[in-house]
Amino acid sequence: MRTFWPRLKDDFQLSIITLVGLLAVVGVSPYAVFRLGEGSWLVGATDTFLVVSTLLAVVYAWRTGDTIRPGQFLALIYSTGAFLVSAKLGANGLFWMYVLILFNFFVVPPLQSLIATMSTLVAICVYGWLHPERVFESHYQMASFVVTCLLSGLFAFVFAHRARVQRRLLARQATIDPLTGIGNRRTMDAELDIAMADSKRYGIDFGLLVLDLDYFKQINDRFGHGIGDQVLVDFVDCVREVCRPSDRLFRLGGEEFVLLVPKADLNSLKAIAEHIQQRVRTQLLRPDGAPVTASIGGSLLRGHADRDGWLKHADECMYDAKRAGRDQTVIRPLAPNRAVAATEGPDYHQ
Ligand SMILES: Nc1nc2c(ncn2[C@@H]2O[C@H](COP(=O)(O)OP(=O)(O)OP(=O)(O)O)[C@@H](O)[C@H]2O)c(=O)[nH]1
Repeated sequence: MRTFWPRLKDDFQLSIITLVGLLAVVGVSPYAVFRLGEGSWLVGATDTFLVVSTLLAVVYAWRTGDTIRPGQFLALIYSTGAFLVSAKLGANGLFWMYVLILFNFFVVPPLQSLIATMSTLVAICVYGWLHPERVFESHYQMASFVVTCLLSGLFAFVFAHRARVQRRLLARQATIDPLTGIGNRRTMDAELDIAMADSKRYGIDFGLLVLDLDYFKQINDRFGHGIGDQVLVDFVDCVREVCRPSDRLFRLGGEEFVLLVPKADLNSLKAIAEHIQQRVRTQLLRPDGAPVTASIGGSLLRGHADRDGWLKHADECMYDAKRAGRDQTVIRPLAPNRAVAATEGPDYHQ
């Protein structure tokens, strides 16, 4: 229950599927009971099937976190339901088509929705054409139905497409650093939590490097903010060239970065840090030709109870590297002043 509201709030698709489940119970169940009561077995059974299937899709989405397949399933069964209801009830059932148009655009991507909606429209029209006066009372009514459905579908498509683009943009802005294109602090927090869970569950060792450019303020002050920005972008390129595809780089803020390294030990962390420093020192030059350097602090996940404690420890190591003269690496097991156990390895100062 503790995760119910946050999940509902954060996952748009899940909230829509849940709403559909609620509406199916509240809005379709009475119809099912009424139709079964008056002896309309096909429509009653269709409504009952819709309610039960919807509830199953809602449960599946909540249990697995997958909202794509339940969405497609719901679009399929509701489209079929709309066809059956129209075929059985005639003009009175056609109104459900407008609900279906909106519904489909909510639960599946715009193109899939367009296909599902248009297929249903074509199926109803073909059935209506082959069975005169069973669905449509006249050709004029059929033409009006087609035109109004097409217009509703078009508006829904444009709206759904725009909303989708905006949602993607918002999600990107919330997780990506706009200057360098790497994950921001929010993304890092989420990935560190996943790393901690993986470490517990699968026993994978994770290493963390905090990388901070040295005397970066001088670069800004002497050469301007634009050059400073370019140095940050080039620094990210340098680090990416050195690390493996499985390593994850984030911008913590300003000129401070974090590299998450799976399957790491003290030796491999030290090797990566030195490799990065060497690459930055030789490839990243200021406009006056002086090398740009970075101080690096590192820590292994071992023994850290929480994400912030792990990060703080690596950050403290980075400040020790600054104090040791900059362009240095300090990688240390958890307790700085504790006698280092043989399995943990020694402190490393480059
Ligand atoms: N160009 C640019 N500068 C930034 C950005 N974010 C933070 N800064 C600057 O980064 C500088 C950081 O300065 P300090 O914290 O004093 O660090 P430093 O000069 O690198 O000194 P040390 O870290 O002690 O070596 C400040 O001048 C900030 O204005 C950014 O996105 N672009």
